[in-house]
Amino acid sequence: MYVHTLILNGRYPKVQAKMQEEVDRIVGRDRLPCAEDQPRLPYIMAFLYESMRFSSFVPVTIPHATTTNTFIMGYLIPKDTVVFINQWSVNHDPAKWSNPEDFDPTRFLDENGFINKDLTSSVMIFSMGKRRCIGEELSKMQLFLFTSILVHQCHFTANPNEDPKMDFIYGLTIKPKPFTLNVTLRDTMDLLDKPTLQGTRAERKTSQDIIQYSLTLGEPG
Ligand code: HEM
Repeated sequence: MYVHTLILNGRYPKVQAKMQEEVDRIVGRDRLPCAEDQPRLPYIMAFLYESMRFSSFVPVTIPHATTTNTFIMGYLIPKDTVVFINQWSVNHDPAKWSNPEDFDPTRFLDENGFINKDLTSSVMIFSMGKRRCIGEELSKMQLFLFTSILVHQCHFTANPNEDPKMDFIYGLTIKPKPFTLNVTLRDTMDLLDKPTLQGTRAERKTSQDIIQYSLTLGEPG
């Protein structure tokens, strides 16, 4: 999921610019974003929900089986049938989502810029029912911190020499094939160098060491 959010950052510069504007305005440049900032950064949350919907990187859930004959909406699912949810299809259903193939975080924001919780709860990536993922809230918080700190500190650009139409490896998860991303620091590394972070200063790189990175991410085919 982290790799998908990085690709989308590089591929949609206007979206990235809006996230940077929001985090700079709400958090400021004197400290890093933290968990308590989440309710005040709706555009970043909208970006994350749209990244989960758009990528649907867990396209189908773990298979389960019926233990009795079961009826769903009038259809008989006989005992011992293997069933799983096609999450990708739920997230790209044109009856639910307008222009489902467009990447547009604003679909999750109302006219006042607040998150539309009815719509965010329609994104299906953690499955549903008794066996749904127990890591949902933890994952969302990790994704929020990962994204908000990265856009606060860095700027991502896609490699113009690479085909913007991404290639993926399809399996239990959808993984991007290798791609490169240019990363530049937006500022000094003073906030990241603060001793509250793990590791000694000697182990970490400083602004003198890192000015620009070119990252190669994704799975070899
Ligand atoms: C974005 C990240 C994640 C996604 C998209 C995700 C998605 C899923 C999905 C689709 C299932 C299958 C549910 C089913 O059987 O129908 C699942 C199960 C599960 N996930 Fe996650 N997961 C994520 C992160 C995590 C994390 C961080 C943890 C642990 C802290 C976790 C723990 C589990 C466990 C224990 C199950 C099995 C639940 C059960 O069978 O009762 N997941 N997850």
